[in-house]
Amino acid sequence: MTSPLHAALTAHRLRLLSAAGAIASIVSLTRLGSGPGACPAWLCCLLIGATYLIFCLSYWQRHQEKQRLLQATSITTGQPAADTVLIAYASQTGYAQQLAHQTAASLQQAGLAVALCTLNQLSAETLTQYGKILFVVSTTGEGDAPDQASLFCRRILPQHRDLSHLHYAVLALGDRHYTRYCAFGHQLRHWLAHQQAQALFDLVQVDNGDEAALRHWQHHLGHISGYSGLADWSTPAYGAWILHDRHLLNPGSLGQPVFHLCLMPPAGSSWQAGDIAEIGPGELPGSGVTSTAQDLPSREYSIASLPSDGGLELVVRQMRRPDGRLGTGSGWLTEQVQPGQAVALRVRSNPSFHTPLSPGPLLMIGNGTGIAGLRAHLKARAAAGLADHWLVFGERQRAHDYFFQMEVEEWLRQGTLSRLDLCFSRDQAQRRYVQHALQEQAAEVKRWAERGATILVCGSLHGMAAGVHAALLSILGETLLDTLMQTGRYRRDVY
Ligand SMILES: Cc1cc2nc3c(=O)[nH]c(=O)nc-3n(C[C@H](O)[C@H](O)[C@H](O)COP(=O)(O)O)c2cc1C
Repeated sequence: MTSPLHAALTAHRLRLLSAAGAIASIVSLTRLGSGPGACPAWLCCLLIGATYLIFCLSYWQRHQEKQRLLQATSITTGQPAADTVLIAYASQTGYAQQLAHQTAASLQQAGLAVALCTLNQLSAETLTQYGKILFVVSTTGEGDAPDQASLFCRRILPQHRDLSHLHYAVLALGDRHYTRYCAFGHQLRHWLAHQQAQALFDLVQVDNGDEAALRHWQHHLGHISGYSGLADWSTPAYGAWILHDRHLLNPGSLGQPVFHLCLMPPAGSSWQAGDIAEIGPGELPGSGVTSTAQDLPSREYSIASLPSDGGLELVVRQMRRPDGRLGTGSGWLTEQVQPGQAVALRVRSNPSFHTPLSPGPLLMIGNGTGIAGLRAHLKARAAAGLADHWLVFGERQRAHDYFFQMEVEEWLRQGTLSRLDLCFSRDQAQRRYVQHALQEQAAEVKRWAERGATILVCGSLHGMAAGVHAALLSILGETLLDTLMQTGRYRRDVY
């Protein structure tokens, strides 16, 4: 049997061969004929045929590699092989999940057996079954655990158990701008140490995707696997996305201005509803474009459109500091960069806010710029001819802050939306938010959940997300809400 390493090398060689074949085929075609120096037709056909075959073979090899990784994406119910390394992750916006998969791919490349799961899928039994677990976790909110660890925090973290058999490592993702830097990673490491688990090496902290810290983690993976030739993880480069259009969505609003931006993607770009656009901090190589956000970490925005719309659309609220100066990232996007200029951007897949494009009820809840992520989902579902969607959206005043009103009402008219609840908080004496609409419609929310609805929440973490969670908890109860979370039917993109 070929080893994974051997397979990867072969796939790489096949790709080189098929590229060489394509070049030879093009050269032979330009010389097709019967004169001196000409290439006979049979040779052209042979070259094209052979190139096609090699291309198919390399495609098949890559497919096989992906399949092998997919097989490792869930923990098996039976007793795992003694030397299987479990990679347990908890991600809020997809980065920890991506790094967990890269960790798995590296270990597989070195010939190790791996399994992957979220922290919420880890049971007390699993912790005793595996001898080696690598944790890849982010921190969200104000030092909180991501949703993918909420059940683990409630059920496992309060327990005391003997984990002296367990060797572990923690990759903690965070951002130094937050007071409680990498807090959940530290909490987890602390708990593991108290259960007598043995650290393979010190906790590795990654400040905002810091490449040096990631190389340090990869260095440790090399040690664990006993293989020094692991391929370096290449971070996808920022591309030059051209600002095509920008307009104000909320003239006259009591709140900060909110802009709708459309950026034209570089060739070959792709994304899906739920994904995130990372705006680069620095200069675009070779473009002469320097953002004023140069010294700051990258900024993240939920994508509001689909590739079939032609452009990548964002909904950005312009932020001001207490001294009146514009926020660096939002100021750059909403005022400084001009249409026709390039923005350094890359797309990050955010599987925890994806949802299958299959029939079934969907309850979408969001406020403010949170309409962005929900809009991409609604667009995808409308394009697929799906119905049975309920949107609960909140902002300040109907007259100024009803983002995408025409589109939303068209979805309602066409039947893409079967229900719409709007909560404009300042349109009446008593403040009314999306969580109040859910409480008022409690029986209906419960009916939707019981008939299989997925709940998507997008928007502000403070106020909205916590309020919506409390409302759902009181309407559905802890058991049902836990089930929804565990089965991917309660998904959030909150910031
Ligand atoms: C809403 C929000 C809150 C965050 N809170 C913290 C925090 O309290 N401490 C910290 O170190 N990092 C914090 N971060 C930074 C994330 O941990 C960091 O961006 C990480 O790479 C995200 O990984 P994920 O995509 O897997 O969730 C926060 C990020 C967001 C978007």
